[in-house]
Amino acid sequence: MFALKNVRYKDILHIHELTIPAQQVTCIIGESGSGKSTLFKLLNHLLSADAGQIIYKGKPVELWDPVRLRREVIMVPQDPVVFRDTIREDLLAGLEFTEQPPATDDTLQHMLELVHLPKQLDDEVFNLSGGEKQRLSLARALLINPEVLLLDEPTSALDEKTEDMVMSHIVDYVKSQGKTLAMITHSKRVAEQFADRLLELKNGDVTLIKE
Ligand SMILES: Nc1ncnc2c1ncn2[C@@H]1O[C@H](COP(=O)(O)OP(=O)(O)OP(=O)(O)O)[C@@H](O)[C@H]1O
Repeated sequence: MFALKNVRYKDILHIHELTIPAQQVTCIIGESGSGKSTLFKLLNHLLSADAGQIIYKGKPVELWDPVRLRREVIMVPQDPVVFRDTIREDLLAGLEFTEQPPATDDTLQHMLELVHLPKQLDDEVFNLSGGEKQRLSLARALLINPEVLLLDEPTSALDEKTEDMVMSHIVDYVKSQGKTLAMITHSKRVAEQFADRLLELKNGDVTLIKE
C-alpha cells in the first residue's frame, strides 16, 4: 500500500526502506520525539519529504490530488479534535468532508458501540472527557471507512481494559472491511497483541521487529 525509499525529512527522519502492506495492521513504536507522528504526516502528504520516494498505491504521494489522498488515507491525531456541538453532528462532519451521504442514527449508534462510547447522539461534545473525545474521533474516522487508517496513539487516554476492548473492535472492523491500519502506540502490550507487523522507529530509521 505504501512503499518508502531513502526518505529524508529535516534531521528527524532518514528512512532507508519501509513498506506498509495493504489489509494488515502495522504498529509503530519508538521513543518520544523519534519522529512517529512526522512519519504519518509524510504518508498523507501533510508534510513533504526533503528527499526520497513515498509511493501510495503505485503513485508518488506528491502526484495525488491532496484532497483525494486525505480522503483515502485518514489520520486521527494524538490530541482528539471535535468539530461540532453534538455527537451526531460531529460524527456526520467526517462524512461531509469525504462527500459521503449522511449515515442513519442506527449506524452512528453502532459506531459509538464499536468504540465503547456509551453516549447519546444528542449529547454535547463539549462535556466529553479527553478519553471520550478520543473515542469520538475514532468513531468519526471509522465511519468514513477509509482505505488506510493512521491512528496516532489512539487509546493513550484509556485504561487497559477499555483499551483492549476498543482496539480489538477497531482491528476486527478494519479487517472485516479489507482496509489497512497503521498505528503508533506507546504500549508494547497493544503492539504485541494486535500487530501483524511491528516496527520500531529509532535514530530516524525503522527496524522490523515482528512480521
Ligand atoms: N515540522 C517540524 N519541523 C521541525 N521539527 C519538527 C517538526 N515536527 C516535529 N518536529 C520535531 O521532530 C521530532 C519528532 O516529532 P514527532 O512528533 O514526529 O515525534 P513522535 O515520535 O511522534 O513523539 P511522541 O511519541 O512524543 O508523540 C521532535 O523533536 C519534534 O519536536
